[in-house]
Amino acid sequence: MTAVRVRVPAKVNLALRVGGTDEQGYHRLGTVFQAVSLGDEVVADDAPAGEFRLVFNGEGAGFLPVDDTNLAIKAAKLLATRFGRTDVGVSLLIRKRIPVAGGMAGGSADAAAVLVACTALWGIDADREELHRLAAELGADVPFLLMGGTAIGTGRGDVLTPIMSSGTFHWTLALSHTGLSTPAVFREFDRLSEPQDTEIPVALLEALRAGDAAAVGASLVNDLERAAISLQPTLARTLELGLAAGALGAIVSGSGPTCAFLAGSDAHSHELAEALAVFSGVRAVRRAFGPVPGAQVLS
Ligand SMILES: C[C@@](CO)(OP(=O)(O)O)[C@H](O)COP(=O)(O)OP(=O)(O)OC[C@H]1O[C@@H](n2ccc(N)nc2=O)[C@H](O)[C@@H]1O
Ligand SMILES: Nc1ncnc2c1ncn2[C@@H]1O[C@H](COP(=O)(O)OP(=O)(O)O)[C@@H](O)[C@H]1O
Repeated sequence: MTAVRVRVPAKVNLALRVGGTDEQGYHRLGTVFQAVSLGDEVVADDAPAGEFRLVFNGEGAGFLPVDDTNLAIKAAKLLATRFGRTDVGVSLLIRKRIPVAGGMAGGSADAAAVLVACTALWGIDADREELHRLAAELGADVPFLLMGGTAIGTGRGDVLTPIMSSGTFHWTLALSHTGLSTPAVFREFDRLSEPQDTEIPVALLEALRAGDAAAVGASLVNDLERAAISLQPTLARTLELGLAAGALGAIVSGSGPTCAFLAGSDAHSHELAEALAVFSGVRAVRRAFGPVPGAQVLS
């Protein structure tokens, strides 16, 4: 079989409401995910049976683990084990653009892409539901990166319902110099706040359906934002700068520290990028649009 190439998006949480914890310490969530065009690419090629290799280029190359602790290797091994395929191996190349530990679900995206790539490479007959189950075992965000588009996530964020969204939304993303650990941000949330009700603002759902970017911008909400800012105080300044430059809305993406700014057009997202790039608290700026599809085979 020739190599399989898969593209996978990152995500932004347009709403992230955080409730109490379940028996395993996971928080109940009410979230609205949007898949965005800043994505990774995974190339999966044959390797001898039992060999699982991984190489990165781009974001994180050189410091991300490439052993069994990497979610991409975990995904390949889980798929092989669950389908009883002791005859397979894989050589993975990940071209990484999603910031590492940035609140955009980069590791989860790679895991979703590997599930899709290895299913094709190994000729496994798995339907979307079986892949969704494996994805949820790998992490709360992984199922959404398989699905893409725009969806409400409940439970741990892994129970998904696709929702209507019209038009294209333009984003400017401000990346931080250092990442934030998701468990650390949830712990800080627990320290600072009472669990919230996990209801998603109706105004956000209506604005998405209407494709009204200004109304979407006004209804963005993230219950983890205060905790992320507490751990990385410069984020408050980054958010202020984007709003002062005319962003329709500004939010920390998921557990952070990437800040997402909603623009009115592609040209507007360029202007926001220029305004944010000069701030020393910002390592780099990226532009993206959404919604886009989930993990997809390209060749
Ligand atoms: C916060 C969110 C918002 O979409 O994403 P990020 O912004 O980190 O990408 C997600 O809930 C993150 O999902 P994901 O990164 O897949 O989390 P997992 O690997 O399953 O869990 C990592 C850790 O985060 C905490 N966790 C995660 C999900 C959840 N609903 N409650 C939690 O308390 C737990 O401490 C868990 O051990
Ligand atoms: N394929 C991967 N890409 C990125 N990070 C990974 C990957 N596999 C494991 N990780 C680990 O997961 C942690 C969280 O990374 P990531 O998924 O990028 O962030 P977030 O959960 O904030 O969206 C990183 O610190 C990294 O060590």
